[in-house]
Amino acid sequence: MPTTIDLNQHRTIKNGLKESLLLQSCPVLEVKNLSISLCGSNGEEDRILVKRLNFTIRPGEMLGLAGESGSGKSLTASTKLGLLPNSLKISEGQIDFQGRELTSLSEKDFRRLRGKEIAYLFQNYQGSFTPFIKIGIQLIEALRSHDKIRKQDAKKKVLFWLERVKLPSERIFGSYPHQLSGGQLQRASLAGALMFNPSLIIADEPTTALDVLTGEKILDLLADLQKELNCAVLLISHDLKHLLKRTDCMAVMYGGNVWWTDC
Ligand SMILES: Nc1ncnc2c1ncn2[C@@H]1O[C@H](COP(=O)(O)OP(=O)(O)OP(=O)(O)O)[C@@H](O)[C@H]1O
Repeated sequence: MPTTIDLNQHRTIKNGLKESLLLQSCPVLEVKNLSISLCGSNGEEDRILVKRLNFTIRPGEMLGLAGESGSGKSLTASTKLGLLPNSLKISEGQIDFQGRELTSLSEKDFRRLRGKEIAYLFQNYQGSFTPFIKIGIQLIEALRSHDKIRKQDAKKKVLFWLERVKLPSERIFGSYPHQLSGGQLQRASLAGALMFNPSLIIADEPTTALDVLTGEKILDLLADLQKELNCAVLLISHDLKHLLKRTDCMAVMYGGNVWWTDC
């Protein structure tokens, strides 16, 4: 089976006061009985890839989703962003995001949510930026595509957030993506996610492409800023140690099912 770490023992040392405060607040995200299927072609039956998933994330809470490769973690994340490919469908269940049902949302409504209310950080941080446009310009454009904000104000906000993720803001603002290290790019992606003050951040293996130390620093930064902003985070990783160190609750997936959870 997927782990040798004593998950239950780890969870007994959680801060009880924080748990009780979390339980009092309304969920940001509620996933209820969610199943995702591969649509059968040529008369074949649909194949279920993720089965009856349930979890809830409240403001200020970080939920870890772990599991071996192919267990269904990324598919679970894609549904929150309306990014399931056409060959796949939600065959059962419901996803409530701040009281709104996501499974029936139109692509136009998803576009409004994505990046702004639901931010995301991906493993492939290079894909977060267009290669031949400076980072600052891209972040300003991202801000102005969601909010009516003057260019000077957008620039101030971008510089502020680059500083908050511990980057030399002016230099990074004027740099092209290829002029930055992997860690710097992932920090700039984090700035781009947090500058919208999102209610939920989905971080899908955000450190896999980084060296161990840089990855640790990025996750610590994410955890610190998340607490400060009181936003919810769904952190996907196959590294249980990363998750156990930072998350408030956790689900471990195996073959499309939740195999263990303390949520
Ligand atoms: N577009 C698709 N068409 C058909 N099957 C798919 C598609 N996307 C994912 N799958 C299948 O769904 C299952 C879950 O995939 P998913 O990408 O969610 O796994 P994962 O847990 O995120 O893995 P990894 O850690 O390697 O990213 C796998 O069996 C995968 O082959």
